[in-house]
Amino acid sequence: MSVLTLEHVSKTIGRRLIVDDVNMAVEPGEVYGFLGPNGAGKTTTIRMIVGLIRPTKGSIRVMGHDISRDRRAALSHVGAIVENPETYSYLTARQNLVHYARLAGIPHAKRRIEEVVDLVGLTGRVDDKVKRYSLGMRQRLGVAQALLANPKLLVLDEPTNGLDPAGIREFREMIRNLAQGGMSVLVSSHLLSEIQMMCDRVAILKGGRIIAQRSVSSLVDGTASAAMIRVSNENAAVRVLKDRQWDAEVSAAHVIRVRTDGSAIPKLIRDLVRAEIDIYAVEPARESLEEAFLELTDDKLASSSSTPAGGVANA
Ligand SMILES: Nc1ncnc2c1ncn2[C@@H]1O[C@H](COP(=O)(O)OP(=O)(O)OP(=O)(O)O)[C@@H](O)[C@H]1O
Repeated sequence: MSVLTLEHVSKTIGRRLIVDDVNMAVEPGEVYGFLGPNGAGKTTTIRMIVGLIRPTKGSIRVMGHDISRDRRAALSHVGAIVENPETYSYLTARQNLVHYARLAGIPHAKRRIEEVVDLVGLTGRVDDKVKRYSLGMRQRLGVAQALLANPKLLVLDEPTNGLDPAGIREFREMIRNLAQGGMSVLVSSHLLSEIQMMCDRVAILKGGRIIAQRSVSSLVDGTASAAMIRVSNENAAVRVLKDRQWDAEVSAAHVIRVRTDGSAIPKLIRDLVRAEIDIYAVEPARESLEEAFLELTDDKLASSSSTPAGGVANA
């Protein structure tokens, strides 16, 4: 059974359709990413999933419980940080967690607090006052709080916003560890490189619709590829190739990038050798998720990649 299922979910606010026929499922132990330009509808969809607002149409189920009909059972499986987590900075992390556990009526709170602190990697710092915490540690404390009730699904809206690279790396490792322990995680982010490294699958939203829903690896592999070629003279190489109708550009000193699929590489090399350009190395350039994302959200390509069935293109 999927941990989270959205079927034909739409949300109209006022007269505006903000989320348009979204279909998706998150499986056990999966880290699922939500990507999209500003205003795509990510936060609105997440707010429906965590029960802050109701869908206008369609159904959302968590562990099989419909969130509209069986709200309490559905939300008992969801832990979330949607708005900035409230913490009392003059208290220690442990005191904060004791407070939340009491509010949430968590049984065996003492033991559970030890467990969640360990899961988010704050053991050893749990008795420090939160005001001494870095932003990354505060975020992890927020996750610890969301984990207290032992949810099956953790929902995080833009969790790495504002974190420095070390904080982002630690956060990513924590999420991967949680998923390895069987937790499903739904995470939204603008940081495409982050989603690429953190998620197993990704849904790309645009204008309230999912325009692609794929494994991160297939999204990357499924796009046009390129070759990176190390040459003696990059400007001359690009000139020669452009004359022969190749899509080539200088990428760095002595490196050019040529858009091509692998089968044309022998011809590409022959063209360079004939023009007496020395070649030192040829490597495939795997496109980053960022490039794939930009291609998919480009208006022309976006309309051609959506399908009539809710615009969901499954891998
Ligand atoms: N309560 C509301 N009333 C009117 N419009 C709203 C409301 N909530 C969201 N919107 C609009 O719906 C669209 C989607 O907003 P949403 O916050 O879901 O997008 P997002 O993908 O999370 O964007 P961002 O990355 O900028 O947070 C936006 O154009 C926003 O202005």
